[in-house]
Amino acid sequence: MITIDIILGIIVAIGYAISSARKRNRKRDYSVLLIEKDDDLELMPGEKDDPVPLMDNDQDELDTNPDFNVFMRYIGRLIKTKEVGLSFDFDDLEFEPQKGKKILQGVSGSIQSGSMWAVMGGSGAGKSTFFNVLMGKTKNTGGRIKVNGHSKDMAKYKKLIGYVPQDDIVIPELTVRENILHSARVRLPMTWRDNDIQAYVDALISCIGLAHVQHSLVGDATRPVVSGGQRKRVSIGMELAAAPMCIFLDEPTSGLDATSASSIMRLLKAISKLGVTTITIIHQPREKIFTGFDNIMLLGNGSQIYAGPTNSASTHFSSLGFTFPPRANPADVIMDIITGNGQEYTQNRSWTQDAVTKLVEQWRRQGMHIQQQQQQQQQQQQQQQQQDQKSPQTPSSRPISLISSPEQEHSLRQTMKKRGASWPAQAYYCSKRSITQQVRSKGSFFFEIGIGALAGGIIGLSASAAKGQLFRGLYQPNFTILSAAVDYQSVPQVGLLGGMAIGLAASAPAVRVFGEEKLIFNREAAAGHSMSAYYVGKMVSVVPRILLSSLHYTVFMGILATPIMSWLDMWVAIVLYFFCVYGLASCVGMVVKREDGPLLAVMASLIIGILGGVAPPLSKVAVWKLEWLWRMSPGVWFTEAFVSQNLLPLDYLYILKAASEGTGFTLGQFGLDMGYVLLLFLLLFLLLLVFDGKANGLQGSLCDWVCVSRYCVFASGYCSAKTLILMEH
Ligand SMILES: Nc1ncnc2c1ncn2[C@@H]1O[C@H](COP(=O)(O)OP(=O)(O)OP(=O)(O)O)[C@@H](O)[C@H]1O
Repeated sequence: MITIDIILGIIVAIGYAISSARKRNRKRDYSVLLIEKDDDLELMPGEKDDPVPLMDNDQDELDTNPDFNVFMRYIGRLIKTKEVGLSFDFDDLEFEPQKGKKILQGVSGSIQSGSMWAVMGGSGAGKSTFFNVLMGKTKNTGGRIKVNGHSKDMAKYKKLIGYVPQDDIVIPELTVRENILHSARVRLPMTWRDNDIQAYVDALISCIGLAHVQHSLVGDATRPVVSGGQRKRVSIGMELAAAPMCIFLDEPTSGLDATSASSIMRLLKAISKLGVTTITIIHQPREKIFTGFDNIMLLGNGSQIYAGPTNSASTHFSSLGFTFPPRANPADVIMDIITGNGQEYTQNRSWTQDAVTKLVEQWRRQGMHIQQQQQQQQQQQQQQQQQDQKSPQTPSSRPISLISSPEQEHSLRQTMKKRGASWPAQAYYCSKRSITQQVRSKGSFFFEIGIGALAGGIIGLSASAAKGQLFRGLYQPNFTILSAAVDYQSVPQVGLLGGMAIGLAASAPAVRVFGEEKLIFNREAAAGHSMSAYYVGKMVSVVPRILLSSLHYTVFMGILATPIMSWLDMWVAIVLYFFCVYGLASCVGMVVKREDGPLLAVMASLIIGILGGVAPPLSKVAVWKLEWLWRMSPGVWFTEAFVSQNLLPLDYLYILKAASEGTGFTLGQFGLDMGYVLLLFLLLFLLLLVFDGKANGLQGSLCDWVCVSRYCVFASGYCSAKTLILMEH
């Protein structure tokens, strides 16, 4: 055992040294860009390799950064500027989660593809709700949403949509680059070679100003490694890495210094010029950032106060009697007005009370008229652009398409199909990422193995006094003279205690492995990751720790309790039971709050241990006609296997039929017992997918759900049939 531990330590050390050396040696190679043969990346004939224009005449380090052009060329090819992009039309949107509590109402507008929108409003104004409704994460209770002029389910477009949440949901044990690279590998078209993905990610990292910290761990709020602003940029980078056609950003500049905020906004502006629709929730932006947005949507009390061109907003509020001081930041003035604190900008006393409600009513009266004017302007612009179609297109002069044609829709579907790594590749990347996380958390890895050894040692110690003689039955006729006392309890009890100890040792780490990443998983699932690939990858990555923990448990228990079953059988049973506890704890971790997860997972594994058929004995449970319930717990199959393998070698000495009837366990079906433990693990695993699909409000990929339902029907049918047969016997 010590040898295995030493070998393990050496492997970890070598792996760490190799990965560090690789990181040091890896040179950034953009040459692949210039010789790229992939259709997605090749420049169009006649297209010049010109630098991409930025948002204004200001110069900053982004303009002089050579990686910026590299990044823009990649992303330009990815989103295919000549395609339709993503535009939204929404009319009278409403969200009313409870009767009489409208969180969003009467929100209408039109967001053209390639435009850059800001959503502003006071705290609780309904900005995030508006985002969620528009992205399809929350179902609107009223109103209509059209994508490219068609009523479609937004979930269909999730591979083309990026969402940067308000909280920085990143993996703390990975480096800045690893976080972004994983996102790119899983979400970029499957035809991309890894070299191209790496070069693209390098260019992106440079553009978002993280090159100098790219190999630093991200850390989290409790163990910060990079700064809060850098973590925010990692979160943005993870979405940009996927080259979305539309990106939603919830306060992307919070925590950033003025220069970094400005640089990020300039990058967003540049990609919006390529056709990426950009919608950003923003609080108190600097004037330069504010005026960089094409349009703004202002919300108050869940209703619309203004929607339209940014430069017309001040005209709208001026028409209502507000005056903008010459040196003031218009964004600050507007925020004051829409939160009901704009009295200092007006002489009109009527704005002192219920200002937000009055602003909403004003927009209802005038807004329709203003929006109609804007639509007419847009239509004129569209007609003008159609006339100019013969002239060469630049990214900024791409036509605005309000209603996509069938060909454009087909092309969009093709783009969506290509997006994302294949299922095995996703499972591989998830598994690889999880192994890296575990290697970086060596402490908890070895701690878990230590706990496995300790649990085995304690259970072994409790049975050591029997010196291996854990069972005494009625003697076979030849030996009847020897003794009369029977002991049907000790072996099942050791099995029961073993099951409970494994539950204690494995459930908390399992919750940590799965439950702690719930937010990450939700983010990735919303971006189109395959749920089943994620779980399979994760489960594969925990195989070494389960094997090692159970090996340590088996060895210590075997040495101290000296049961007569073979060590291999004991290890197989313990490994499978460990897997079951992991599956159960993962389910619990997914459905309960993060802080309650470990406690409830331990409790759940104790319950399945108690349902091991020892106390009350399975024979008694059968009399109550509840054996079917016990048989649904892996604990009973585990204990049965343990009892069976410890009794069968004594068949020559004891009457095992009597022991079987006394305890209620069926002997001699070790394979079937283990099969059931495995089956229950698979069922738990599938249940996890179902829970998770529901928790995310996602339908999941069709494939996931077909698999889930097929296996569930098969497994439950098989279990019921087998249980009925057992009960008949
Ligand atoms: N599903 C829901 N059920 C009940 N109330 C909700 C629900 N979703 C949001 N709310 C409430 O609606 C209001 C608006 O929430 P929302 O998160 O959209 O505001 P916000 O403008 O994004 O605020 P902040 O800027 O503080 O993030 C809040 O009072 C919130 O508590």
